[in-house]
Amino acid sequence: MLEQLSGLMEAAPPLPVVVLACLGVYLSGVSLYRLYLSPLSRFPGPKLAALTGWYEFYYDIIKDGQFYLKVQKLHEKYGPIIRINPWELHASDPVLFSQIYSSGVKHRIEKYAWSQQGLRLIDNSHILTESHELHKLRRKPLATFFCSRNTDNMEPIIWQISRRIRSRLQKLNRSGSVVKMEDLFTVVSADLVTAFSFDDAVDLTETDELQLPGSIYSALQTVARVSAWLNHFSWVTGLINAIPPTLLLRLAPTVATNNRLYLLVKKQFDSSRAARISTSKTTVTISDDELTDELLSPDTKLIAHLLNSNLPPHERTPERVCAELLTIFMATIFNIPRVMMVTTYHILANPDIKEKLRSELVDLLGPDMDSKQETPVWIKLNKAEYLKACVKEGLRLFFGALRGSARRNLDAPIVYKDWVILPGTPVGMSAWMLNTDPEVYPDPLAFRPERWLPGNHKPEMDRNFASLGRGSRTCLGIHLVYVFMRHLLVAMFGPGDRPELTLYETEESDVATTVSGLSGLAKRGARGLRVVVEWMSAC
Ligand code: HEM
Repeated sequence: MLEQLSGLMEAAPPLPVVVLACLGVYLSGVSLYRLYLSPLSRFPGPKLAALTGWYEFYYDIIKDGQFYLKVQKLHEKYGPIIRINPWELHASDPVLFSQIYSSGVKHRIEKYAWSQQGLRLIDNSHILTESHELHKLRRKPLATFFCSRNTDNMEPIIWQISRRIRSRLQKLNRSGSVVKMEDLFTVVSADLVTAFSFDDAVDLTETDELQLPGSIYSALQTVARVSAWLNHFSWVTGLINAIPPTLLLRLAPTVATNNRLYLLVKKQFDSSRAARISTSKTTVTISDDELTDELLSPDTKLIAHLLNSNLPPHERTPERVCAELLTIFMATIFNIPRVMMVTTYHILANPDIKEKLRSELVDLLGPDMDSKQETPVWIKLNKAEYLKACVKEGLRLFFGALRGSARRNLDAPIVYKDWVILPGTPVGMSAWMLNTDPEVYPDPLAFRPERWLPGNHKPEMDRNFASLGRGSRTCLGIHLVYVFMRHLLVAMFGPGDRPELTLYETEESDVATTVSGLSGLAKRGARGLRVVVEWMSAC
């Protein structure tokens, strides 16, 4: 018997061969499924992309965030709906934009989790919540806080902080040095978000938590790049999260920027009056209607608003509230500096645009705006068509995220020409393709505010405008973005004693969004927006 068994053992193939054979069978099975049996196999696209996620990895990581350009080429070859990886479709016809990114009133819309794997630190926040119902519940109190009426209420503080750009530039003018505008934009963005979030404002340049080797702006750019890696290797995020924060801060200070920001938010939370006096309110059911436009007192801070909201108690724990606060903090200090760099660059690079903007602001606000110390309110700025057009064009050319995160309609198919996209299938659209459609925006890469002026502005331009997302998960800070950008531009280019900025060794490629990461990034090695400042007296 023993002899027979040992004979069999000798005849059996060695272990590595068995492992390889099993792997071969497994891979053949997966390949067969992906190429021929999956419901997505009916959709056109390169076979390699249908077979493996490494196709996307190559363009995303090896080619440094260039998958969005490859997708555009694939659409030219394969048509308006294509398969871009084994699990996901991509569409290019703008008529589908509002359908895919729908309001979620009639159907349950979920965000496809893949694109957010790199953001585990804010796992608990509404932005990373996949489930339609839970996302809706979590977003509601935030949507109330950031609705247009409440944002308008914040205008005096928005203006007060925007003006800091002017005073900081005045101080820097005396030093005669070259100014990196991204650092200034990051600091004022942080000033604003802490002013409306917490009881006490934080001076970002002074906090121990953020003593970084380089600037906060460049640390955030690195985080946005690394997060693209982490989408492909989500298990690394688990590893990073397992490293004790103090050790991570030492090992990889830049990668740990999220942790630093979290510590900063947590410190504010612990010391806030709102957290101390918060009572455990009982659950109130959130009804199915649209946003309540409840008017909050202008002094209400986001932290107090969340702690006292109608969310169930388990949704108002310190961890949950801190995750929401960190989300808002990061969304603001990631995006505002980038969009302001793009917009300011184009205004400075085009003296005629700068002149038109300035003269409109002088006409509207009067030459002595500064001495009157008035807030240039939204209603008044709403008449500044050229200012609004510059903001819109800056947002268009910033793009937000170049590769839109995919959505899944759980309840209804998407029917398009001969195609039926089954419920639950992840499908996305790229802001890059929508915002640069030459039929809608002629000469699409040129900064032309005129295209948004009354008379030129066509409905298709709004249909295609994708920088701030669309539907149930559209940007929460939409109104804040418009108000803040307008005020920052008034502070830089408006009347009164003001800075005269001149570009210093800056080219478009130093600021342009050309790399797809967590948000739209500039190319590696971009020098950023650098200016020299001369102080101009109004009289
Ligand atoms: C120019 C600046 C900004 C741009 C271009 C931008 C762009 C976007 C885009 C495209 C989305 C949708 C993401 C997706 O589909 O997965 C989004 C979502 C979001 N944005 Fe913004 N954003 C900006 C500024 C802000 C600001 C200042 C805030 C602060 C309140 C903010 C808060 C958010 C939040 C919380 C979400 C997630 C909404 C949800 O999942 O329900 N954003 N943003």
